[in-house]
Order: sequence, then structure tokens, then C-alpha cells
Amino acid sequence: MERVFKIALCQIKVENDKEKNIEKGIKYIKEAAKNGAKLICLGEMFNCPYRKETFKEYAEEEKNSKTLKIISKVAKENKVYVIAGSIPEKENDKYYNTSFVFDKEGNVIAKHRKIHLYDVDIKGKVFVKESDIFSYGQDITVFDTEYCKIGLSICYDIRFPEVFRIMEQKGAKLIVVPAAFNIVTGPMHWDLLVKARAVDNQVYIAAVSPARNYDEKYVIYGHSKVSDPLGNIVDSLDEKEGILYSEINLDYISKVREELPLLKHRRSDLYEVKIK
Ligand SMILES: NC(=O)CCC(=O)C(=O)O
Repeated sequence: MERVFKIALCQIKVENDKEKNIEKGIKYIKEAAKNGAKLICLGEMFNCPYRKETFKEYAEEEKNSKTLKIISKVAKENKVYVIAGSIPEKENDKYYNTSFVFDKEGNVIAKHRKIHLYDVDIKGKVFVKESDIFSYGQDITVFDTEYCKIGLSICYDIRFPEVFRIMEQKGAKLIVVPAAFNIVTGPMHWDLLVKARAVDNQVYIAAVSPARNYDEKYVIYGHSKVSDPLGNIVDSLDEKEGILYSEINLDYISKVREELPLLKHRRSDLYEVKIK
């Protein structure tokens, strides 16, 4: 088993054109695979503008999703794992903000439906009510790969440390967060949250956003980044399109956990965090 592997975060400018967004995703995945990435991740709503009006219009059902079919094919042809950011998913009469994960054969091996929906009203700055459209996901997601266990959560989920603790307890060594923070809360908390979740759990956090697009009312922050288990941002982008490459070193996690054994020092006789 390889102890060091390369990941790629594709920061794409999402436009009002599903085909174009998917095409760009595919182009970036192919380029990242060619450059040696083994796990390639896209941002939250990578095929759909982050806008209440478009979520239902762009939504697809898993069983006949054009987006997922194309991603599956590119994962298989390039022999890479792909975390397909998130897309609006429709199931029966419900909608979810869902991330699908593909293995190197193009099979869906995990799916995470956003469990904390972003309902905020920052006066005069940001108003979003995802729960007007989406239903809540019910599961905390960790899946296995040939490299390590990987946790998956979407954007606002990152503000809930219990979820990340549970992913760590389930064995995740890397946690991927497709996200779309905005230019108000991004500068306040994005960097802090990525680092905090990494330090809390002594894991790598890979947080991947779409690029900034000033044509949209909800302006996405960008700044995809990776934190190591000590909370150092080891690689990052600015607000523009691009691919971020980073190395995940599983031996480094072991070293950090040996030298600073905080996970062993938890007082489970006094408290615990568990799934209900
Ligand atoms: N799409 C989201 O969940 C945005 C989360 C966000 O911006 C935050 O401040 O939290």
C-alpha cells in the first residue's frame, strides 16, 4: 500500500451552462490524472450555479444522471478516484445536495448528502436558505480506498466539529470538503475552519471550492486549500480557476499522532461523541 499519494483539487468557475461546467470538470480531471493525481476532487455544485432558482432545474436522478455517467467514464479511463464535488440530486420528490465518489473502475463507492443545510441571513450581505429546496442528508460518510479511509462532508458541514470527530473515529485519515463559501464568510472563517478540523483530528483536510464568479449574486470565495494534521496550510489557490496538487503522507499522520498523542488522551470516561 502506498503511504504517500498525490491528490488534486479542481477549482472551476461555474457558469450558467451545465454542459460547459461538466466539460470543464472532465478537462481538469484528465489533466490532473495526467499529472499523477490519484484522487481528484471537484467543488460544491460544480455543475450548477449556486443559486436557488437553478438547483431544481439542474437536478438529476442518480440512476439516469448524465453528469455521473460522464464522471464515471473519465474515472475509469484514467484509473483515478474522483470525488465529484456535489450536484443537486433528485430522488422521488426530494432534492439533496449530494457528493458522489467513484473508484478507479468508475463505480460509485460512496455518496454523501449534505447533512447541515446552509440557512443564514447576514443582513444586507448573504441570504441563503438551502432548506427551501433541499432535504437533509442523514449519514456521516467515510469510505475506504486503497490508500486510506477518507471522510466526506459538504461545505457548511465543516462548522460542526462533532461530525469530523466521528469521521476520525471511523478511521478517516483524509477528510475532503467540497464547499462554496462566499466572499463574506470566506475571509472570516474558511482558513480557520480548515485548520481547526485538521488540528482537532490530526488528519489532512482537503477543502475544494469553485472559482469566484462576480456574475453571480452569491459570490463564491475560492481559495481551495489543504491542511496537514498540524494545521499548516501546505497548498492553496487564490480565487481564480486552477488545479491544486497536494501530497497526503500517511506516515506523517502517524508521526504527528505519536509525538502529540491528543487522540489517545481523550477522556472517554468523562465524555464521548457518537452517532445516534
Ligand atoms: N454552501 C455553503 O454551505 C456555504 C457555507 C458558508 O459559506 C459558511 O459560512 O458556513
